[in-house]
Amino acid sequence: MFVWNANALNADQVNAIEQPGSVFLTACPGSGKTHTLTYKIARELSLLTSDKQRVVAITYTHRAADEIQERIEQLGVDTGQLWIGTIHSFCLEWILRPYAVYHPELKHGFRVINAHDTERAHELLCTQHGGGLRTFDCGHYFTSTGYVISCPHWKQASVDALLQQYWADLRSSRQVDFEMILSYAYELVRDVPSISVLLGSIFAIVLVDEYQDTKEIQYAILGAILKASMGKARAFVVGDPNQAIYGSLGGYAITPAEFSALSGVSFTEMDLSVNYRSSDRIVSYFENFNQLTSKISAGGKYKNFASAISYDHSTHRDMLVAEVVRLIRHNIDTLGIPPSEVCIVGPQWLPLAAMTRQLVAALPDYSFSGPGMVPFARDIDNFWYKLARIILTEASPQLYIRRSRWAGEVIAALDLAGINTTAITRKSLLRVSNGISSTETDGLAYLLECFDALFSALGIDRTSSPMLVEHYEAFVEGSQRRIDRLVADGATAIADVSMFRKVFDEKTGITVSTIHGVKGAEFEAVIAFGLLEGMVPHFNEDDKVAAANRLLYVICSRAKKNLHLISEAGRRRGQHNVYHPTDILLACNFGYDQVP
Ligand SMILES: Nc1ncnc2c1ncn2[C@@H]1O[C@H](COP(=O)(O)OP(=O)(O)OP(=O)(O)O)[C@@H](O)[C@H]1O
Repeated sequence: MFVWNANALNADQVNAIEQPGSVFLTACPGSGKTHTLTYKIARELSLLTSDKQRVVAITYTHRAADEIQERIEQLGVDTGQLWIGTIHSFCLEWILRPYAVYHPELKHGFRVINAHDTERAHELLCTQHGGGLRTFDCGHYFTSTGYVISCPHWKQASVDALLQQYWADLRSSRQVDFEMILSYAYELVRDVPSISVLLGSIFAIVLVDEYQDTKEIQYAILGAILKASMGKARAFVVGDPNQAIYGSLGGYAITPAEFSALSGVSFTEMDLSVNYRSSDRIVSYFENFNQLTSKISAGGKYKNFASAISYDHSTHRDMLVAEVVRLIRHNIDTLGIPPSEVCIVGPQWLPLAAMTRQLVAALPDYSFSGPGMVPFARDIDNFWYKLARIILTEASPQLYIRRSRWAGEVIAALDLAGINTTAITRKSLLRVSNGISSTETDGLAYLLECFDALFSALGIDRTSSPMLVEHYEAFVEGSQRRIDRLVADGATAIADVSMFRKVFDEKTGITVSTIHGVKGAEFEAVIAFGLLEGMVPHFNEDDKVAAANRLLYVICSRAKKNLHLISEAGRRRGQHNVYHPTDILLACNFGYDQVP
């Protein structure tokens, strides 16, 4: 059985892990939810008694799945019987692919399109429909009883008509978008009960990370599977209702009683209250935005750190970049914080992209990883994306586990495409990939050249499989579109192969991210701007105070040592107005520090 280092977990974490039944773990930021989930998975894997059983873990992002899996492997536990990934990947791999024949709209085959394809289709339909509709009006999500359109009420009828057409177009070309993955999976689980019975008999335990951002339809899918197992499959659900920031996309924190009713699982409710991440001062600050009554105490190595917490609502927008540069230099050059421990957070993609560009120019001696700076179509279901990950990364010992897993995924995808892979192993695939070189500097051209060289070295004709051809066209077209858009936005160097490689680099530079993108992450210094009413919270939110509290709670709880908040003055809102600081932030009474 898996045994851990005596000081790796505290008593509450051990209790949660050793609990033999199902657990519903609610805990504050930095209390080790992901840490505990990781050890729980390791322990469950080591307790499996049959090689047919699986431990299934649902994470919010692919990055979280990769990190947890690698951590488990570093703990010396075999992950052969672990399935870990996002709910979308789960639905694709466990429900849509194997059971497509049972669904009239899927049985003749389907292709998953990525977020960019969806956005482009929405863009086109908005132009055709007229009425001033914009792509962001098309936001919607499915529930177990229908769908919800997120735009303001007065636009809903037009968006509804647009979506009907969008879905009809997708159906006629046998395409499935991200939201439809969930609705099809739900329909299959609802209409073909034997699917849940079978899955429920294979899964020893289903673990869910970040439950507070899970949608009703996702709870319904997982609930049906757990219910069908008649108590055999257990559940381990972790999250923090205070950090629920995907409400506009349908995410919400279910209560243990509600999930019990849905899944037939009876939960032991547990919590964790020690924050291992931040100083006392940071914890006492982010508690201002705590909407629940739970008390949090700092207990990690930075507990007594003399944190600087600043709030600036006077810097004008024109001086914002200079101020952010000053704060970065203060943290890195004066305080000695490594660049990889600094994060710049902003509410929206566009101001962030502009900020990244200007920071790159102002601080040429530092490297950055920016938002949406991925120059190729990041479509995890696309074969060529899977292969690109291997080609664009170095054959270093640190990356060996990750690349080997990616190689396994590439081989599995080749199998699915009908290619005979008996002579290809993970090792041989990596060896061939490592042996390929090219002097091409254009990223996309470089990749395509490497794809050809690799396929010819493996003796496979890439045009022999319709699936590979279809994925190839989607990858090339999607990447080119993305590059064109980033170049048009001013990121002129994006097409270079070095930018392609950066996507998979270990984090070495300063992170620039949206608020939603920093979920689950931690940094010594966090600098947040754009804290303006209408952005934080978003103007579309129904309960603006609750939404602003949760966003500020997430931002502030990422910081280990220092936190700098900015509500810049003079940011234009429409033609005649300017944004004002987030109300609840301005109203927060705290003894802020001045940054020298
Ligand atoms: N028992 C422990 N002893 C020491 N450090 C710990 C312990 N548990 C967790 N940590 C550390 O605390 C930090 C936060 O852990 P983790 O990211 O798992 O928290 P979380 O609850 O998932 O946070 P969030 O909700 O903010 O994403 C990590 O650096 C982790 O290694």
